[in-house]
Amino acid sequence: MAKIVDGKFLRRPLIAGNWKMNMDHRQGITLLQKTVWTLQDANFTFDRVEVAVFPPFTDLRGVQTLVAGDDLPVAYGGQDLSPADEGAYTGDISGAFLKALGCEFVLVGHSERRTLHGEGDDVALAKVQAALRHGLVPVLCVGESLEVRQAGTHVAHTLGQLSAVIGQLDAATVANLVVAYEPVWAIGTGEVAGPADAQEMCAALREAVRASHGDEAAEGLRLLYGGSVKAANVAAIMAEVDVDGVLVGGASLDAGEFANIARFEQHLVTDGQR
Ligand SMILES: O=C[C@H](O)COP(=O)(O)O
Repeated sequence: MAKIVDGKFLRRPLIAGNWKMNMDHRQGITLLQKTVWTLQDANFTFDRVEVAVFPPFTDLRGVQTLVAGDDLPVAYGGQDLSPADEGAYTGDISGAFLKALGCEFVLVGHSERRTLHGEGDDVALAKVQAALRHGLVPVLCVGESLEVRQAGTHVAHTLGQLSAVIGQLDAATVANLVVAYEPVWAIGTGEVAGPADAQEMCAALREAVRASHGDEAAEGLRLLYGGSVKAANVAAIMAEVDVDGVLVGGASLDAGEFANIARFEQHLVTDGQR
């Protein structure tokens, strides 16, 4: 199925910037202001393409104040949350707290959580369920390591990460989910999976959802690609029919570069890809 019909995207593209452990609360405000001003100066159509940022927890109150005070057309979310709602969990952050700060989204199961903190699919499921309890949209991150890619089992591996979570969710919930495919070997390395690699996996993820949860879930679910995305490669990635957005790490720390990524349609026209 085409992703643009009568000039409109069937699923609103999501351009998401994950700042990771960068930008203190002052730097974060400046970065967000510059990013939005750059887009507004370029007459960016925020209602056509959704822009979201994932700052460190300590920035969220400032981001909330800026976004609400200046009525900025951007969404934001946490980079992680606790599976629990409240209590004796030193250092953890409840989904309820994120919701109270105006977060719309929360990342779950990012590969850096999986590798650096030993979080498996069971933890990802518990965190997705916690996010849903608090009215947050989980952005579930899945993807394979270099070893798995070299063994040729990347599709089965990644579908396994997906089904471990969505197997416990109903179709209406899955239709509103965001899933980010991030091959670990392409994160922060400068290596970017080719557009065909991104499409192969996103198509496999969508068809797996169709098989388990039906057409409505498969057609509603937004699938992102993440891994060394830049303004120079985003157009080719976004031209793929099953890729609904990108999750950007390093390049989201530069306001001009991230704004140019969000303006991927401009590059599609320029590059003659539409
Ligand atoms: O969350 C973002 C991904 O880990 C990609 O990071 P990157 O764009 O720096 O490769």
